[in-house]
Amino acid sequence: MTLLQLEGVSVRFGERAAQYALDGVDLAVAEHEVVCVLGPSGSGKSTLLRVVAGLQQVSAGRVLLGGADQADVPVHRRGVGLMFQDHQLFPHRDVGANVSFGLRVRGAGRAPSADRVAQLLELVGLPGAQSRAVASLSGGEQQRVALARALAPSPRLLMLDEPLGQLDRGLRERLVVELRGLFSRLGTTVLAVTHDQGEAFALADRVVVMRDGRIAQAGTPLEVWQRPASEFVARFLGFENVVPAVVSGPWAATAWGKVPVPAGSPEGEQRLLIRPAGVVLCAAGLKCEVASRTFRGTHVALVLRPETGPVLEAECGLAGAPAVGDRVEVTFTPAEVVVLPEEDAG
Ligand SMILES: Nc1ncnc2c1ncn2[C@@H]1O[C@H](COP(=O)(O)OP(=O)(O)OP(=O)(O)O)[C@@H](O)[C@H]1O
Repeated sequence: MTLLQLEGVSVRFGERAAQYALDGVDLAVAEHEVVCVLGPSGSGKSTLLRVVAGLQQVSAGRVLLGGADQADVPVHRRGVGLMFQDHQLFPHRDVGANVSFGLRVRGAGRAPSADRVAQLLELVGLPGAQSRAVASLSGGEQQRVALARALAPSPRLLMLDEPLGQLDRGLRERLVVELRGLFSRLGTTVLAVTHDQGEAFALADRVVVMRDGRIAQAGTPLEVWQRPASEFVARFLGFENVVPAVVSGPWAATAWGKVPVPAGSPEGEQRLLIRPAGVVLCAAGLKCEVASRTFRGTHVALVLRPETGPVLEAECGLAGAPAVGDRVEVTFTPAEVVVLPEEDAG
């Protein structure tokens, strides 16, 4: 069942603003679904959250929660929980008071149950931390307290704005896995905003990529990864191997030579993406020099300077990875090649 629905939502800051911060956005979030909104700075992600929370008026369109139009529903009546980037904890109160504030503010009664606070702290991995001072907590611990506070009133929709934004990468990666487990156990419906692809892909059932106030693509992480809807999305995901191509049958003519394309690809002049995994070292193919080599844990990322055409990103296994300056030859696998739809289609 759909919990949240945005219908043609537009926001413009001032009549003369050149551009809409949100421009006719349609989006549905199902109950228990975790949706992550991704996009470059200024693409409208925070404005989208603020509109749903009721902190930002729409210029056009409707926001529905559980089928009910929220136009006249004030922030505190919407039943949404919000957790912002800077987590806004009260620095002079202890952990327990910060969490119970989340209960009190939604009218859970004057004496929020100590049991519930204990239960929430347990849930976020800080059992027994009630009397600790907020100032004594690490960044990751503060993030957990903020999460416990946001979850305290059992919101029907939890909204997170760059929830792990300020934490270091290792901690973020661990917390993402924890959050994913927690949301799935609780069946929480989540709308999160991030500009970190890795975070969005690890957390979400569905990702929504925004560009200039519009949705450039929405789909499961796998769909978006495998079939970026435009060159913009492909580049936003960090793919650099994008070139003009002329597609004819199973082949595309490119600056890198003939590249095999998946069956059924559109013909004619196109833009072509080759994911790094599709650039394979072989005995005889496009001649390249290895310009750089980066160890990535599970594989080695290579930047190759081909005889013809722009630099090429490739991946290879750890064993037998070539060194910088080595001469190699590469071929392409069609499963990792995507003929990108026209920009406008996004
Ligand atoms: N209060 C405001 N007044 C005027 N313009 C605004 C206001 N808030 C946001 N904007 C503009 O609306 C657009 C979308 O902003 P928004 O903060 O939603 O983007 P974002 O994707 O969340 O960016 P970031 O990742 O940097 O937080 C931007 O062009 C921004 O400058």
